[in-house]
Amino acid sequence: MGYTAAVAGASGYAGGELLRILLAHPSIEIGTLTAGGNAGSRLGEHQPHLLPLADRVLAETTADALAGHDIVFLALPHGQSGPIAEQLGENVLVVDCGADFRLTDPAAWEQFYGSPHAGTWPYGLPELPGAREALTGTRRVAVPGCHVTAATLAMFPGLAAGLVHPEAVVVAVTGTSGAGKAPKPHLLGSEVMGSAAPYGVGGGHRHNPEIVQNLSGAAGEPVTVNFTPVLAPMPRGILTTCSAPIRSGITTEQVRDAYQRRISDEPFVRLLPEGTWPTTAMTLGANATLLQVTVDEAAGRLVAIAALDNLTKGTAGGAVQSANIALGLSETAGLPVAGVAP
Ligand SMILES: NC(=O)C1=CN([C@@H]2O[C@H](COP(=O)(O)OP(=O)(O)OC[C@H]3O[C@@H](n4cnc5c(N)ncnc54)[C@H](OP(=O)(O)O)[C@@H]3O)[C@@H](O)[C@H]2O)C=CC1
Ligand SMILES: CC(=O)N[C@@H](CCC(=O)OP(=O)(O)O)C(=O)O
Repeated sequence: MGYTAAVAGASGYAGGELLRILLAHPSIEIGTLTAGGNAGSRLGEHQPHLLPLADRVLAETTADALAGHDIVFLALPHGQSGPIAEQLGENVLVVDCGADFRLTDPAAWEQFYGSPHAGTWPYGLPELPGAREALTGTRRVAVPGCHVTAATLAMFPGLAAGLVHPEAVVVAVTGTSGAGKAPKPHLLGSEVMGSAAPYGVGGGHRHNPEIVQNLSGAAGEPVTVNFTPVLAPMPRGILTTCSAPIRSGITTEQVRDAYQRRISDEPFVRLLPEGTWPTTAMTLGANATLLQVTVDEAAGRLVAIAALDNLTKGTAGGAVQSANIALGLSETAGLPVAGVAP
């Protein structure tokens, strides 16, 4: 059966990646495309790489423009999704790439986003325990933050298996597209080129409570997370290094076995052969997360590293993966698993 999808925020980075994926989707046809200030212009002015859609004119982002589709993908700034979603029918599958409906704790939302909490939707990280059941048949999906997907997939198998104490340290190198297309002074070429810059240090990043939420859920007990993102001079990609104190006597072999057991049926997560470490380049354009794990015996810590493309598995690919599950389609439909190399 064929479905139609509207994309709100089609002129942005996440919207562009959604369209790149949907162009190859066997069961989804691309309908209305919307934008903010760029409404009225042609998509080709903003996404020249999306050749088949270049002449599409962007509509204003209103509930009326988005109505009449089976699926609406929202790739809008934080805070914009709630008011639009409220006006979309209950039978429409709404997949929100923004943060509005990710957190379960209203106090955490208010602390990190500074506005009233809009609510909580089924969470679009199918690899988490229980997530596929919650996504099947749902008409609302909250897609995780890109850092959150990487940190969660790197650490939750170790926590769920009880291999580590519930205290994670997470350091993530990220490309600039994670910050969106809207101009910002810290994203000027002269600031980014030739430099790596930490931000949100000391528990201040808004992905912190989302990582805590996921890892605590998997561990079955509260997990503390010290998270430091680092902006790097590359357009795409996230490389996340996580560590936590290992429980006494656990070996690298036991850790590898536990991770392999947890992800062996996952179509989009791979534990690389021992000795091969993930790089962002391996994942470009792929709906894939590549992992490697080891035990640092001298330091007494499990070390887990994840690489993904923030726009693919980190946003648009994850959104389509969850939409596939919600609609009862093959989970892998339309999703690239092979990266672009070199
Ligand atoms: N980039 C990433 O790696 C990730 C992004 N996300 C989330 O996806 C969403 C989109 O991010 P991203 O694509 O990076 O951002 P961009 O800034 O690149 O794009 C934002 C889009 O929203 C439109 N827009 C802006 N303001 C309004 C408004 N007031 N009303 C209607 N439309 C508006 C813009 O249109 P116009 O061109 O007209 O301004 C543009 O199409 C965000 O919530 C982001 O947090 C989630 C995970 C990762
Ligand atoms: C480089 C950069 O700034 N990256 C963004 C990641 C944004 C993201 O994943 O998405 P949400 O905004 O939807 O949570 C950041 O760290 O805030």
